[in-house]
Amino acid sequence: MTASSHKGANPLRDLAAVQQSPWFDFIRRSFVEDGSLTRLVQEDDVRGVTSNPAIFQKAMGEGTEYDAQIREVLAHEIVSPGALYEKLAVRDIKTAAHILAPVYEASHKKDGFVSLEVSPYLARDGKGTTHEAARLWADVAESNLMIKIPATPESIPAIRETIAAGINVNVTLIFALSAYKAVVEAWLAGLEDLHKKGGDLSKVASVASFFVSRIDGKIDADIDRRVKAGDKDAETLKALRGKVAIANAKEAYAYWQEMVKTPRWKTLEAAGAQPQRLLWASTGTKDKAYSDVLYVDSLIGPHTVNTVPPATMDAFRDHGTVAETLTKGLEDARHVLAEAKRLKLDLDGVTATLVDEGVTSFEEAFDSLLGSVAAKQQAMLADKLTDMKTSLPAPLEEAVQKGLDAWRKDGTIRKLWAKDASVWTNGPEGDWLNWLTIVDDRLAHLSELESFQAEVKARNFHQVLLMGMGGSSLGPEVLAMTFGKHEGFGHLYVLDSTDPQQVATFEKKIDPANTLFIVASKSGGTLEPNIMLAYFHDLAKRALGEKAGSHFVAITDPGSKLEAQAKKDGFWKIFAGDPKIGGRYSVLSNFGMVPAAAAGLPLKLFLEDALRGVRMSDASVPPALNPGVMLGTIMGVAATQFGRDKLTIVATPQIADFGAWMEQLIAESTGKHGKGIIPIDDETLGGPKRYGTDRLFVYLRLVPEHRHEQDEAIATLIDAGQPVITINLHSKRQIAQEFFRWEIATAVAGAFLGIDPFDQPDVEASKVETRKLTDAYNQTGKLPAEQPFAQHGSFSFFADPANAKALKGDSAEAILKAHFNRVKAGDYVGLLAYIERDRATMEWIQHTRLKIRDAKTIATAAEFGPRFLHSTGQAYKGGPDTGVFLQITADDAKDLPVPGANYSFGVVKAAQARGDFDVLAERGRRALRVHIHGSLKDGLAALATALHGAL
Ligand SMILES: O=C(CO)[C@@H](O)[C@H](O)[C@H](O)[C@H](O)COP(=O)(O)O
Ligand SMILES: O=C[C@H](O)COP(=O)(O)O
Repeated sequence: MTASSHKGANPLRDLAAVQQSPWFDFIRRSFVEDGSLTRLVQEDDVRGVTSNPAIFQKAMGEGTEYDAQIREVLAHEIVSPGALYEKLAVRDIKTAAHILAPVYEASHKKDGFVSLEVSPYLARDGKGTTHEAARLWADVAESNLMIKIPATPESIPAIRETIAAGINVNVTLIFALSAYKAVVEAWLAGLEDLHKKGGDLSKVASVASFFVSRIDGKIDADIDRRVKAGDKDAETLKALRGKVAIANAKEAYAYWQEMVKTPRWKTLEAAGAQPQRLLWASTGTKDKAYSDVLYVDSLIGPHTVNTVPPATMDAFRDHGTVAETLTKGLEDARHVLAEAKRLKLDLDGVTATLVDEGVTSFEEAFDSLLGSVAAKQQAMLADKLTDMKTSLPAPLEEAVQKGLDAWRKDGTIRKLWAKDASVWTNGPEGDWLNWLTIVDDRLAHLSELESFQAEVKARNFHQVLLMGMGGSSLGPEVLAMTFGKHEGFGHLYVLDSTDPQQVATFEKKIDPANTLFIVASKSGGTLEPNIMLAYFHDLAKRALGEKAGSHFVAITDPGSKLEAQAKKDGFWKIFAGDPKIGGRYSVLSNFGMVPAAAAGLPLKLFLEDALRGVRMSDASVPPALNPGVMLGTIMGVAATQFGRDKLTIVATPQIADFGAWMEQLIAESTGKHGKGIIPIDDETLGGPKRYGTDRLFVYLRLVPEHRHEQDEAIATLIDAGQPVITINLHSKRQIAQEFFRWEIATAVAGAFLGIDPFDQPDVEASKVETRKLTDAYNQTGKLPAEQPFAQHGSFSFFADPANAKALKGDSAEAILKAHFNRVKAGDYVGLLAYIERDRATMEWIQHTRLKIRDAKTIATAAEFGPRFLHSTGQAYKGGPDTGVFLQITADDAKDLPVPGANYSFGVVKAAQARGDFDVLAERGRRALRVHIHGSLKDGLAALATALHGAL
């Protein structure tokens, strides 16, 4: 800030004599707080202050003036960068308003205003502008505030409504006389509306900010271009340089003079209204060839304002000339405009362009301002936030930057937060976005969850058994695996299988008389949780009799069949899900938070951690700094433009189960219509030569527990040119932030892929096939017969005719060889095992997948059925046709009945495997099923040997 007052002759002070008010087009913390503004008011008779996004961007975008307040806010609140900016701005505006209050009082509410602009992002959104104007007015709560609203066609109704609400309005970005006339009309109509409501018109001030120098900037450039091109009217054109903008302003003033004579105005004036004054804005001289006070000297007239930038104010104070120029030379001005028209200088075109450019430049300034605030916030919050580092090959990095910039220019993150389905396919996406606000919602209802937690503790359950699938089980499983058992609470077990051995294993882990059973199903109609519930309810009834229901809690969407059953069976509690959140996006809703409460997790701390993540990926954070958008853009761009669609998840062991949740989110959200990102979870890291060019690595690194060898392996991959995203978590609890980051990122990646990330069409398909088989079983007492196409040793091989034809071989090894010979670069192999998931089988599947990866340099997925059907199964069937699948089924060592049904757990599992295979086959996927007869242990060992020979 260079402006300073001086004693003696002062043209600024002399402006009062001609009834023009000098306002200052500048604000910043030091200027309002160190006495500078006070001096300008007292010594220079400066009578107002204007701000705009570009001014705040300069103030806050650099230096440390705002750091103390930022630190103070961040110490007490979890805010978005947008909200933080507003707090900073509001304090400056309030301080300026207090300094100008004596002017406001002395002028009888006619002067002494400070202006604050609505978000430039709302420039084309009339309703949003009206709402924001009222909100800012209430937030600042100073009667000498003016809310700035741009004069875009969309905002004209907002001007009327805001005036009618009794709010002072500075209408900004006016360039054309026609726009000014529309503004005057809106202002008059607003006053009339207010009058009709019985409002006090005398309190409502308004200015119409007519931009000046920018018009010359454009017209002069056109003149120069034509002169240079040898235009025949070169001399006449040159004579118009630096004249058109002032002529245009004089016409506007002439219009104002006529307006104040109209009976319409006289009526309002008689009712106490103040006239809306013309305010000359954009009055700093841009062309050095002109006087540095051109746009002040030439525009002096009664009942006007000139808001002057610092350098121009210094210049005017020093050598400005106070004379009533505005009312003089109107005929000359009209001649200038007529000449401009005759010479085809397109003033209408220029003013229209200037509105668009003005909006865009304020948007860009705001982007940059919010980016600076977000960066400050990230730096100050430091370890309270997870952080992300990327090492991307240059072409990918460049494409990602382009993607981010396109999102910034189109304001797509704001559309996403506004639930605008045009971000994706213009389908039903907008109905599935309540996960954006669920953390705020759960914090608002924290007491319900906390009192449930206290009651669970008081009842002293020894175990908690959660039954559910996919979105209803994977989030709780992450919480159970990551945080372990909490003092005073039972151990949380999560069952998501129909494998009878697995069900029996869980039965052994619990004591039914002292267990809290949670059945979680959004739809309430999913087969697996329903039969698990039947089984464990029966068990509990045997232990507890009729009070068994008091050990059961349901989490389900309102109105579901499960809700009805829970009521009928006298469940202890029923927690509602949000029907506008799909299963895989539900972890921060009751589907994650109720089991978290039951397991004794510190809910407030967890949700507050999540909220930090929500705020940093908020609509106000520009894409290049927005953690969710950055990640999603990398995922989307890597998959769609570089064929890097195998998102390979590496994690510090203590948080490794997070990958199972990510798998579902990413695969089920993106894998459809032949497109998608295939998550590759828990595939032990190898050296660079183990990987092709289809990988994108994500390393979830828990800083306090990070493994040196993982760091080393990742560094080697980076050196080898593989793209790697490293996300540092500074505590386990920060998985709460990552839940949200990955949800946003997946939604963003879905936008790049051009799909609806909230449906799961192919999961439904295999459910239908399974239902056909279980229905058949109910009618006939057996599953429809099936014939293996080959049998070798303890293996039977099954496939549809097309796959069977391609898999001829006279031994197990030969069949497997034929199958895996179909794998080519860029494919992936999926091992889909419908067997108990325990330490031994997990080790087997890991070992086997690594063998395949290393032999084929291919990505591998190791999955257990039916769990994966609700997760990666969607992408295997609906995603890109790059999967080669080996389905593994086995005789059940023992089966378990499903109470109330004809079928058993074993039958359901078999039907699920067959239903899954049928859909894979129907989609033309390369798939083979091997069924192990007899001992599972021996069969798996033999299969490993056969595979070894086949690869
Ligand atoms: O408040 C207002 C107008 O009401 C001003 O801050 C207005 O935005 C500024 O004068 C202009 O943006 C400055 O324009 P320019 O000098 O960048 O052309
Ligand atoms: O991811 C969701 C699973 O398909 C289970 O659905 P549900 O919660 O409606 O039972």
